[in-house]
Amino acid sequence: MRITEATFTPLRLTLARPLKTAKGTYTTREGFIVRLTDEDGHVGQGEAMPLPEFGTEPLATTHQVLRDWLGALKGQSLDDSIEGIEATLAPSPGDASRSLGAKIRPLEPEEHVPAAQHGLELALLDLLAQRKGVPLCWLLAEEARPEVLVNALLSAEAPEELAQEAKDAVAEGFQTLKLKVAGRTLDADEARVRAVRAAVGPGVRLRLDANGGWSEPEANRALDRLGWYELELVEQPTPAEDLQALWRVQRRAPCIIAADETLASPAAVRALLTMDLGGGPVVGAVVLKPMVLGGLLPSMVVALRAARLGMHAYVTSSLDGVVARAGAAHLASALPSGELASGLAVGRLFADEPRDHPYKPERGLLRLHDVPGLGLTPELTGVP
Ligand SMILES: O=C(O)CCC(=O)c1ccccc1C(=O)O
Ligand SMILES: [Mg+2]
Repeated sequence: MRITEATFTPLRLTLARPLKTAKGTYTTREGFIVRLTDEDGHVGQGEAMPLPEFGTEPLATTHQVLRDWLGALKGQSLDDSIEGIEATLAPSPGDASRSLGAKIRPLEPEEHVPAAQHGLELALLDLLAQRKGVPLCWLLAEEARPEVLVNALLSAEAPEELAQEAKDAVAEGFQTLKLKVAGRTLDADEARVRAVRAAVGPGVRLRLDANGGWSEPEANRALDRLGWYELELVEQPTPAEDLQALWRVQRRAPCIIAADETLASPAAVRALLTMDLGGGPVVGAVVLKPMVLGGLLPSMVVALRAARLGMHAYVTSSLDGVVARAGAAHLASALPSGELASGLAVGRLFADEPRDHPYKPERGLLRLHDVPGLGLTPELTGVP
């Protein structure tokens, strides 16, 4: 494919109400939409929405890197293949397959710019899938599922409000609910978890996300008390860097422990996928955030290695816009297992979510349509 136009446009998202996590409160998100045009007039779209507290580069770096890469890419050709895309994005020299790609980046393998990489990779994948006339997920797996289970992320603070939000989500058809915990007293968290479980009854899957906000003893105490409320899993109970603590917490936990913030560092991802502390994998599941892992292809690699080690994997956005969530949905549909719901139902939390687009969950499911690429026109993204 020959890239005739390569542009990027700012994208700013506002949450309808602040989302409190153990590590801070989100009110707005800022990033860029990437658009690539090929010689046949197809337009591929990607999104770069950095989250520096999750290990991505800061927004100013995303801006600078996209400007350089897209400036270099314009007018160049790359092979119509996944290998062509990988070679274009590869930081390391000396790879024979590099000739398949376009030359866009100075060869500095230590440079860690996952959000910019995600934005460009997604635009190239969208373009490639459109050129081949297939949904993007078909490029990632032969047996991509047409539907992806998604969880509702509850954002209220007070137990009574949370209970109502949980009931509404279940009435809408969600069968998995997620609740932020930690950064409050355990009594307060127990009241919130109890209110949700009481509101929805048994059977509905309930997952918690501590965002690394508990020490190991606090996590054990919390799981001893909260395990009673029938938990599906708990994301990142303890700090990101301490894999041994995660391993120990998983060993005595009443549910799956999922590593999330841990995957923000490439060194920790390697350790998680290679370390043998005995008795199976470090944790029961990994959370794949494509924006943090540098794209759908690196995320797929982590998922396949995790599956081989006996770990579940599921996908979440990092509170991204429609384009990144669309890419993440295609990744989720291509994972080895679709058992655990993906965190891709956050559109309802944004004040400025585009009104109509094909990635709105219905009855707790995202349906992927048989259309080329992501199937998102520039108008549908809400960005001119
Ligand atoms: O999983 C979801 O439903 C939404 C994703 C989410 O919670 C999140 C969003 C932004 C940053 C971090 C996280 C997280 O999972 O920890
Ligand atoms: Mg999390």
